[in-house]
Amino acid sequence: MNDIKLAVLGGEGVGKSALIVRFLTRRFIGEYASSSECIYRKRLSIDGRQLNLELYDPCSQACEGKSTLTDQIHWADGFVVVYDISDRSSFIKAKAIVHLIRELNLGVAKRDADTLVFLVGNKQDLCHVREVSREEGQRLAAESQTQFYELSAAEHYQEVVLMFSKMVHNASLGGKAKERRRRPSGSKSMAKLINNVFGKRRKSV
Ligand SMILES: Nc1nc2c(ncn2[C@@H]2O[C@H](COP(=O)(O)OP(=O)(O)OP(=O)(O)O)[C@@H](O)[C@H]2O)c(=O)[nH]1
Repeated sequence: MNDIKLAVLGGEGVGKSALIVRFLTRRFIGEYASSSECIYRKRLSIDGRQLNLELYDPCSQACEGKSTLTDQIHWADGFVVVYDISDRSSFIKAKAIVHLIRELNLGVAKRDADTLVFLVGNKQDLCHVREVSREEGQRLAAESQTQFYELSAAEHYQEVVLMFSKMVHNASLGGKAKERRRRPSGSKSMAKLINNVFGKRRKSV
């Protein structure tokens, strides 16, 4: 059975956990804690093949045993790099992450590299306070040869599922050329996911 490892990266509070939880559980849960990094696991069937999906959700705050961005990039087969369309600084951070992925994955075949990094502008429902235009997102995606999505974890369940499904599909075709390096610590089974989310320390919206 294939293992697919995806890292959801981006600045603080851009909605990484919200996107992952939306994809895995269909729910949008407004409050998350970010005091630990974790890997969510799910078994999927794609094109008749069984896959083990691992989704890495980093910890934005300093936490014990925290992996570095470089570790996370080496670990993953595919990347969903998220920014918040209502927060320009998160776009700058996303740009830096995309560039670092490119730098560290220089050896990866171009065809794979193009399909294994998605740039995602989240919180599209906040377009009345938008700080990053859709065109800027599209331009960065074109410059860095990534695929671009603008969506809302809060309001666009179908789009979130489509985006992750496409990435899983691409990663399943991308082969396993990447050398496995350090694995980010901590893992959670799907059965524990909802409890963990509800049990997390509350954060202001
Ligand atoms: N309006 C709106 N709020 C969202 C959306 N996605 C996430 N949020 C909110 O943004 C805040 C941060 O979401 P998280 O999912 O914790 O973001 P994160 O990137 O995992 O956060 P850190 O782990 O702290 O970096 C929460 O209050 C969410 O409810 C969205 O699509 N629209």
